[in-house]
Amino acid sequence: MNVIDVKGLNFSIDEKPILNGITFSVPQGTVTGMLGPNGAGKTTLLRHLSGYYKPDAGTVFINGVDIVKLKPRERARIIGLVPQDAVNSLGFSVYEMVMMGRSPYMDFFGNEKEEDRRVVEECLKICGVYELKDRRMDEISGGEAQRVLIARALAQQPEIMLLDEPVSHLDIKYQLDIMGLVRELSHRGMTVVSIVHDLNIALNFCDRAVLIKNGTVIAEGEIEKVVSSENIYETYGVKAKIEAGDYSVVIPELEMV
Ligand SMILES: Nc1ncnc2c1ncn2[C@@H]1O[C@H](COP(=O)(O)OP(=O)(O)OP(=O)(O)O)[C@@H](O)[C@H]1O
Repeated sequence: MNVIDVKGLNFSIDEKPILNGITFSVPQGTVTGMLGPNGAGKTTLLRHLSGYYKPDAGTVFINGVDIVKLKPRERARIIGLVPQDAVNSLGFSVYEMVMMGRSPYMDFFGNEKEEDRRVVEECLKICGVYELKDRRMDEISGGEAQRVLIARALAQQPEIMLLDEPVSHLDIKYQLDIMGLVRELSHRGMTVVSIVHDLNIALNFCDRAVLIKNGTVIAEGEIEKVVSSENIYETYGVKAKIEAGDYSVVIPELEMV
């Protein structure tokens, strides 16, 4: 079953077309990488999947319902968004950050209930940051902060998690660590869509991908089919071969002068 269906999405900013006829599907419980060069339109597309932008034409269906018909609170219970970094979070404790994820379930006054505290503790544990719960956000590392942001989105108890380049600033250990956590969430049934710049990370941690260039879909589907030599050349203009293995890698052909 497809949790997300994007059909014929067009979107312009200041009359400049940014997305042109974007169509793809995301099956339940999978990790889909959103790939493509700088300026291709990935962030703009992710913002449509979160309901932040309204398309000029076309539709984003979430479980068969047009996303623009969902109220913000309803949307927040279905879709969790993990931003690139923890800006504006510095004064908050890790616990308070994750508790923010419960706001779609709280009353007008933001009163926490026992259930909210239970969910927050569980999400802190799943994301491996329970021990850090009393630390302030500016007292933890970038990799730990990324885990906290994932825990906050998880506390919304969403069906879908959207991530905006979750590992781009992280060292190799944290990259593997965060992507391992993302995979684990998908094994628990979460549907994940993540912008990924590193094709090797995409090859090894995503089930599927949608490859975008100049606001159009070049390819979508199973990861091995999308991240191919032909598609890499067409999208990035780089000749490369794919070496499949325990950890598959994209090897660019460097033309030395
Ligand atoms: N608010 C905005 N106003 C004007 N142009 C914008 C705006 N947001 C995005 N764009 C333009 O839309 C295009 C796509 O941008 P977008 O950020 O979606 O690309 P991207 O694939 O996420 O890029 P990157 O990988 O560099 O983050 C770019 O040409 C960008 O300059």
